[in-house]
Amino acid sequence: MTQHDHEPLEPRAVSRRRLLGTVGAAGLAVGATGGAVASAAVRDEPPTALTSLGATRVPFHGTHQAGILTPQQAHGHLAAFDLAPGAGRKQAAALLRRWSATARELMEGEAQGGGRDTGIALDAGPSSLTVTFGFGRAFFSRTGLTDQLPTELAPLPEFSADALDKDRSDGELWVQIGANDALVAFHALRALQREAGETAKLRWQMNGFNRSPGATSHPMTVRNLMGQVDGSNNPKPGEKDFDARVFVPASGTPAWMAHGSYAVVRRIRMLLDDWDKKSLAEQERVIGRRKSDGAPLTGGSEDTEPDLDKRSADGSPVIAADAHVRVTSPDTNGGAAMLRRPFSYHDGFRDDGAPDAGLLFIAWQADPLRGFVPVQRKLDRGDALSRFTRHEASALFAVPGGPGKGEYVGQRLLEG
Ligand SMILES: C=CC1=C(C)c2cc3[nH]c(cc4nc(cc5[nH]c(cc1n2)c(C)c5CCC(=O)O)C(CCC(=O)O)=C4C)c(C)c3C=C
Ligand SMILES: [Fe+2]
Repeated sequence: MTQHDHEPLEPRAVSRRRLLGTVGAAGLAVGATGGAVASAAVRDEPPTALTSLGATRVPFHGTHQAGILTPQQAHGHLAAFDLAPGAGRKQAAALLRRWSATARELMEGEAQGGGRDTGIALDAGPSSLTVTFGFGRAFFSRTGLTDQLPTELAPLPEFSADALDKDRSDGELWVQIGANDALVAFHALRALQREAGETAKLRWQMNGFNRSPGATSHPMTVRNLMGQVDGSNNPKPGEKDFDARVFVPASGTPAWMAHGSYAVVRRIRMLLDDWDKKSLAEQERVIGRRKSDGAPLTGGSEDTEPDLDKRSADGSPVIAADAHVRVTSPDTNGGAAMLRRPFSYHDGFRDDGAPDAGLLFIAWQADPLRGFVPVQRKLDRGDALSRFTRHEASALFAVPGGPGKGEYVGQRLLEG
């Protein structure tokens, strides 16, 4: 099963307000979805975009926040904010209330309320928009809530290979936006940034992308900028330990984190000029999987478990001792596992001509000390892939469970 199967989404007709901008006068005589189809026929365009990609809606309310189990979207924005001088718990609560109301509206495919909509996404459906909110460690001292600070939010250890830019790391409040339309994604980012107003100031912001749905003949695990199929052996919903690995249990502490998760965010630049010089065989040896289809070098298909014990005729392991899948496997890390849900990024070219590109690595887990940290400790000692990557920014956020109807994200923390 690929990550595309994780969570059923809700394709549905877009609102009449959205439709007005899309179909013009020709489409107004028919219903919403039919109008899109009719208009597309008039313009001789394939009638697929608005009915499937554009119309797909992800619920804002739920047990978990959207954007964790949601299939990876084509466009992403990550933004971290710090509370402005003088802003405290009350102002933070008001901001989270505003942000949640806006996130719900935009995820529904509605305009931002209060006449504040910028019109950037006027013609589009919700396009699988998700907005996910989290809290960084410094938020708790800023708001006098240190008694609610989760132990899981302890600072990540320093890793020897880290070359972190402090200005693009950490942050008190975190927003993850994903959508299958670039304008819908930017619309949400701009709306939330404007609503931060005088309460919170942007600390850092990063833009990412993945493959667009429909670009391949069938749903596939996404590829990263090294060309690898990335995400194959993610824990999958329905597996025995999935919830325990990814989400804080209902009875977990602190109580406001019930059904929540911890997100480790790392900006990892890829040394693509070095990588692209390697032969296919060398590249596959680095990971331990085939580049073409993601199957382990020990055989089978993408879904086959790598056989870490298998040896070649000369006695050497088929999956090398320093291959990325061996070093990161839960089997070699005391069961440590995380749900990886990254975006690729490309921020132009550096002075030496190399792409400033890589992975906005986002790992979701119930406890980073049983997920990211032990695995990164091992990678830091040097797996084959680390020679081609540089960790340039890092952050850890507590992401509370999903809001109930009428609730805003973080209400149980801020008003508990
Ligand atoms: C600390 C955790 C990890 C970091 C950092 C990381 C960086 C990183 N990974 C890839 C590409 C691939 N990773 C793959 C598997 C994989 N990676 C991690 C953890 C980290 N990766 C885990 C836990 C696993 C799964 C291991 C397993 O159970 O077999 C793969 C193989 C396919 C897959 O399962 O996803 C690829 C490809 C890059 C490019 C990268 C940094 C830029
Ligand atoms: Fe990896």
